[in-house]
Amino acid sequence: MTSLATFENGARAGGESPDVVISVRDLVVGFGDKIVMKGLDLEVYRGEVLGFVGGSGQGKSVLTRAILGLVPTRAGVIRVFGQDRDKLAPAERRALEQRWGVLFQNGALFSGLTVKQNIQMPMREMRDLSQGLMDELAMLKIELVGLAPDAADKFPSELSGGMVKRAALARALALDPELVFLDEPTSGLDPIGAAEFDELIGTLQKTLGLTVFMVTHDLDSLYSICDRVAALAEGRVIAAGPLETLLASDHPWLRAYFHGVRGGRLRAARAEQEDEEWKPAPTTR
Ligand SMILES: Nc1ncnc2c1ncn2[C@@H]1O[C@H](COP(=O)(O)OP(=O)(O)OP(=O)(O)O)[C@@H](O)[C@H]1O
Repeated sequence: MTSLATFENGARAGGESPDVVISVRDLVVGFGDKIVMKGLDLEVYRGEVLGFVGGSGQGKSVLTRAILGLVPTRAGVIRVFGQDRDKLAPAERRALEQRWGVLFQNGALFSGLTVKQNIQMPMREMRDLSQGLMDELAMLKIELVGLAPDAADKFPSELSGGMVKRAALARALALDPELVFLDEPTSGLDPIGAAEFDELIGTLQKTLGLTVFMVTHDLDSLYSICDRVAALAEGRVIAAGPLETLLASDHPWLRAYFHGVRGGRLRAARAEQEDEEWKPAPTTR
């Protein structure tokens, strides 16, 4: 994990730097009379894993889709790699979109295509490659996410939940993105599967130098792989920084989220685990 200083409310003193991969300023998004984002600010820094948390229905997916340009915004500016997609020509926008990959909730694989064909979909749309090269690249991605080679010719219905997530991650990595959006990547996985998937994300982030924007409800993921956590409530980012900073905050929503029954149990389990890990090794005579 990258070590980064604390940034309250996602704001960094001294303005935007080249290390800012995503910058969201005063964002307003609504549907009819319902305003979901009420002037939201957020920054995501190069090479970090940012965990994005918030109560159900608060707008985590809407923010992700707004950054991706999939929902209209009413006000504010979103810049990705310093570029405001609203100001880009179509060709520039396509070039920008090739710099990120997305793992949607539940994988969103095409059910009528095999794993290999799913992974090749973005290559087919965005690149002009021979079938032989696309086959080689798809097999590399399959290996990268820890799937067996025989998964390539399987259809999504023949895969376990964990395999679907890995296949969807392989597709998100198809174009070698610098930035990856993950929408609740561990939802639906059992604790072992979720821990393995967290480890995979952490390893890929480090080896490929990815910047990761991860929407999650999974407190374990926040502990194990996130450099910073941003919390969404009432249409704004109410805090952003290292998890320890958010855990120490007096904000009522943060206290309820992290110190509620489930959060409290998890923190106790973590503390116990850390104690075990730090026990001195037995001395030998
Ligand atoms: N296309 C849409 N039209 C109308 N309302 C929408 C649309 N998309 C999202 N919403 C509303 O925006 C709000 C935020 O939804 P969103 O899916 O972003 O929540 P979330 O924080 O991701 O929730 P969860 O954790 O349950 O997935 C909800 O009230 C939802 O009903």
